[in-house]
Amino acid sequence: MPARTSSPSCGRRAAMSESLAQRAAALDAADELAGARKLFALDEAVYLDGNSLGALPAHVPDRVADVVNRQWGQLRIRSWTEGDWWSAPERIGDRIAPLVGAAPGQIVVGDSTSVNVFKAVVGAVRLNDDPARTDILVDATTFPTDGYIASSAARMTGRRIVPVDPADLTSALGPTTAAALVNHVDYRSGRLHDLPGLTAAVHEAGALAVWDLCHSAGALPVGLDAHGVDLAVGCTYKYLNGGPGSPAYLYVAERHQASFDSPLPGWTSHADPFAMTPGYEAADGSTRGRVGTPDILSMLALEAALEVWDGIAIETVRAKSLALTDFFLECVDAYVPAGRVTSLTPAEHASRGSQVALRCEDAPRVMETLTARGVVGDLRRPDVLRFGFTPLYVGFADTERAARVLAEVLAG
Ligand SMILES: Cc1ncc(COP(=O)(O)O)c(C=O)c1O
Ligand SMILES: Nc1c(O)cccc1C(=O)C[C@H](N)C(=O)O
Repeated sequence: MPARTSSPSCGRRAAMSESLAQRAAALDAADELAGARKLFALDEAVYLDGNSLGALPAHVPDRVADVVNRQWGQLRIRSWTEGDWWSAPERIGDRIAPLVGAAPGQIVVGDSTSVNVFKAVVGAVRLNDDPARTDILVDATTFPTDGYIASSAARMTGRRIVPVDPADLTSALGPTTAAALVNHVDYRSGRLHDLPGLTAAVHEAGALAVWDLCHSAGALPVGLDAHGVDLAVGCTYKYLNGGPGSPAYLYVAERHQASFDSPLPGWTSHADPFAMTPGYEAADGSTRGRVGTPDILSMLALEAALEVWDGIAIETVRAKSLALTDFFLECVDAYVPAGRVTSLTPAEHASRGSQVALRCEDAPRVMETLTARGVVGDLRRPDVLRFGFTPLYVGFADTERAARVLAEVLAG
């Protein structure tokens, strides 16, 4: 965001506001995703926190009620087979697959992202089982859980963690690298990392690439298969709107599935779980990534939520996401008193996810006041205001209003 040296006068601000509001109206009128908003249960607030918890798709409560009342209440145990509960992890994985550029049969849904990071990192080290490959490179700016889990995985596999800024990853790779774990979009700054380029560099070094897609899935094209990603994980409660604590997913590329050796080989990943034999024999395909009994209520809420994606191309979502974040940055620049905020989010599209992070003095008070005034973002301590743009339900008028209210709060 270019730095302005002076604040606009009252009259100029009113004129700017009118013209940006007019632009917003025109952009909303031309928005081919505008109709998706009515699929969600939203109120008057501008909800810019879908990068933490996605909004509720309006049809989900009735679907969950059916799962509870009919499938559980009436069919009871029969639902595992007749209601296809048992195959939900793979079935829902296949529904997520096109959103992240994966062919069917490679994604399984279940557990938290943290647990899937563990499976993926240990799995990657075991797939690359060369004692000379002692290092697991971890995105130094990662969401903390990935770092904590990778450290434990390293201790358990006799490897060491090397924290690396994603910008320096290529030069840190070498013959001692076993695997690299990188966040596709940085949770704090909103920086999008170069998945195709970094994956290729990791492979060039003879290592495996593990990606955390929490902040990219459902917001932008990922291209897991096209870019040869080895393993990936992600949550479903942000841009996929699966609900609080909805299950995460694990992607193991088809070429690795036969050798993938899960560190959590629970009975539901067994080739014949109901044989209940003492010896473990891993199932084929994505099923190998399962652990225990699937959390059916959350899982089927997620499955219902994913219906909002029917007929929606992720490329269209990405185009709107960039237009929204561009417009927000423009409105912030026009309205906010000079010097009050600094954008941490890259200006160039190739490096931007679907959020804008603004560094701001007094950020806790500002976010509290913004939320009270109906603009909901979130705070990452100590001084970052985060605004997530979910193209399925955020519009341009919302975006203009958010920037205008932010400016009022900062001026007040
Ligand atoms: C990049 C990233 N990874 C992992 C997580 C946490 O995953 P979970 O709490 O589902 O284990 C989050 C957010 O909570 C995240 O932003
Ligand atoms: N998973 C969360 C939760 O259970 C409570 C509050 C927030 C979260 C989040 O998802 C945080 C989020 N990953 C972040 O980017 O900061």
